[in-house]
Amino acid sequence: MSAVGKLVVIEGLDGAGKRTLTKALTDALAARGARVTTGAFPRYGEDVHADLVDDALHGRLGDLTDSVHGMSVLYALDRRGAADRIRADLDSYDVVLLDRYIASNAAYGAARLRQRADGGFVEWVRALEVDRFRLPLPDLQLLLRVPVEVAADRAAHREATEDRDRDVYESDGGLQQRCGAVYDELAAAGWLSPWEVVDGTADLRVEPLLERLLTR
Ligand SMILES: Nc1ncnc2c1ncn2[C@@H]1O[C@H](COP(=O)(O)OP(=O)(O)O)[C@@H](O)[C@H]1O
Ligand SMILES: Cc1cn([C@H]2C[C@H](O)[C@@H](COP(=O)(O)OP(=O)(O)O)O2)c(=O)[nH]c1=O
Repeated sequence: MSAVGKLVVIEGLDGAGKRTLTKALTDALAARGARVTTGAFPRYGEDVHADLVDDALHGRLGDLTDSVHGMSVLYALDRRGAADRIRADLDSYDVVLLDRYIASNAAYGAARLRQRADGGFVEWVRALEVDRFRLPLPDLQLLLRVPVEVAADRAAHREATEDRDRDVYESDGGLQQRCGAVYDELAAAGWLSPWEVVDGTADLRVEPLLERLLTR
């Protein structure tokens, strides 16, 4: 029988250090002999919906950006196109590690609408992506938690060093603040899966997380 891998998701604000943690976890898992594969959403350059998201976040899609539901449908369609691939990966890897997944849609959309995690929007995202699009549920979600100011500083630093413009969500401090609060609530409620909160301001220590990622 083929192995059934674990779907592990890293969530957090723009600039929290998700990409950095994904790399550190991948290296540590591989060093332990685990079969691990990674992915990131949106799948820019790979999926037309993700490329439309990029257009929208950089002001090239008119008033579509203003629509929270419209934006969320684009993110969700990108994931829908990846669902079969994720399922196949779960059959051949021990860990499938994703940088952002369904909870990003829930947290950013609710924050834009000034709703909380128990509001209608989060449930709308769950109904769309889980019930209707049949996306695989995560086994574990890691919330990489940093104060908004730290995330903003890191995003600004990356903008300066990597020639990468900040988009309309990243430049909205109030949105990031509210989004961080919704993430905390989603983690506390165990939305879609168990969550582990990781302190993104402390020295990154991945060892304590490995057992959680590898045992069922
Ligand atoms: N623990 C950390 N301490 C200091 N800087 C960090 C840390 N983690 C990430 N960074 C830096 O912050 C910036 C954003 O990190 P990144 O992993 O790209 O964030 P994200 O994927 O969450 O947007 C990068 O320049 C990265 O080098
Ligand atoms: C994946 C995803 C991202 N987002 C938001 C979070 C980010 O602010 C923005 C872009 O995603 P991000 O992964 O941060 O891309 P970039 O490499 O450009 O930083 O989209 C959603 O609102 N819903 C989603 O489903």
